[in-house]
Amino acid sequence: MNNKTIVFTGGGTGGHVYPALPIIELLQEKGFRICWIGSHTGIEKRIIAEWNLEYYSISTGKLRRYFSFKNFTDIFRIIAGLFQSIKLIKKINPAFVFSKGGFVSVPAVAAAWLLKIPSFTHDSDVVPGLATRINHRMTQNTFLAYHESRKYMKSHDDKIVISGNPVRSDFFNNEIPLPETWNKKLDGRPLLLILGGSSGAKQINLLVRECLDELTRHFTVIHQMGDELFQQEAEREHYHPVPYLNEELPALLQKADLALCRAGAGTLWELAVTETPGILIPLRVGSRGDQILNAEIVSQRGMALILEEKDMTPSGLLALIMKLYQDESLRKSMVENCRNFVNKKAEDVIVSYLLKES
Ligand SMILES: CC(=O)N[C@H]1[C@@H](OP(=O)(O)OP(=O)(O)OC[C@H]2O[C@@H](n3ccc(=O)[nH]c3=O)[C@H](O)[C@@H]2O)O[C@H](CO)[C@@H](O)[C@@H]1O
Repeated sequence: MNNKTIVFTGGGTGGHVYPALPIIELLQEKGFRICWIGSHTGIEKRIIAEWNLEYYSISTGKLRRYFSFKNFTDIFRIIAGLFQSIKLIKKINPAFVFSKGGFVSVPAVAAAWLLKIPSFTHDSDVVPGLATRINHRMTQNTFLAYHESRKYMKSHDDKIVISGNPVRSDFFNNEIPLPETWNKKLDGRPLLLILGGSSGAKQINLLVRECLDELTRHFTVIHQMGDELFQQEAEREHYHPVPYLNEELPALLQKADLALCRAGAGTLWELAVTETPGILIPLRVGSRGDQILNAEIVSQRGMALILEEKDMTPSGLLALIMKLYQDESLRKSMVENCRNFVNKKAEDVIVSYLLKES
């Protein structure tokens, strides 16, 4: 092994960063130096800084499949990002590039391809994103989370590996102590954890606000609202809104009786690992529909319930939460199905392929 540096890339949302971290941990244990190529201001910059990894910013533009004036300016940003990536990758000279998806990853993977450096990509969603489908043409292997994902990739089937979705090790550890400030908030009542994903979920915030009195009669509610959507004044008895959850999230999920959340791929795997019965409100409007399919796949496997569009009212939400809470045998079967679902660690599968290349 003559080159022990690996370039990771990806970003835009937490779902395009967090699953890379368990892979990075394994590679660091094997003595690799890790660098990350991301955008100037995306969430990946903050997460990677928390993990004390070397970070390099490039210009980024979004890959849209609809008309927008931004398409004209973003094309120049993407080209600038490609040249910056070529310069960086030449300088770093890594053994390979690993992409966790998102539009920021395409210039780095393309630069690796032009420089004849091997690359890999991973996608967490049932339907892989556009960036992954572009990267797939240039990679050595493409890792996908579900068997069902394979049919959405139109070419190079031989490169596809179904690996599952890597989840940070803390979610597997049910003995992580909760920070004292959080322990004080949990008062022995049933715990409902509401997660809006890495950017928060306005729709969930509005629905929850409408049925908060009833929810706090039965539960202590922790509500992650998203940095931009967070409302400080909403704090009240048995209700704890927060913009974002950091190291306390794994322990809170371990302790939660129920979770109410979006259907981001990362969140769904974290529910499975912590065996938390969940109610899902997938993002429908203004998205490519990836969360709808994510939600369907886990609900078909009996791991979570979906709040259907026709029930998207405060009373509909409340009815589903109470149904799940009061039906112990349903919750037990969901826990069992989660346990059966997570039968291997995705990072082990992925790293076994990466090591062949280093
Ligand atoms: C609006 C949008 O584009 N959403 C996409 C994005 O979602 P998003 O990034 O929200 O979704 P994920 O559920 O995949 O990932 C969120 C990650 O953020 C972490 N987290 C979240 C909240 C918090 O307070 N603290 C925290 O650490 C979670 O533990 C999880 O690891 O990427 C997902 C994976 O490709 C997609 O399925 C979603 O459709």
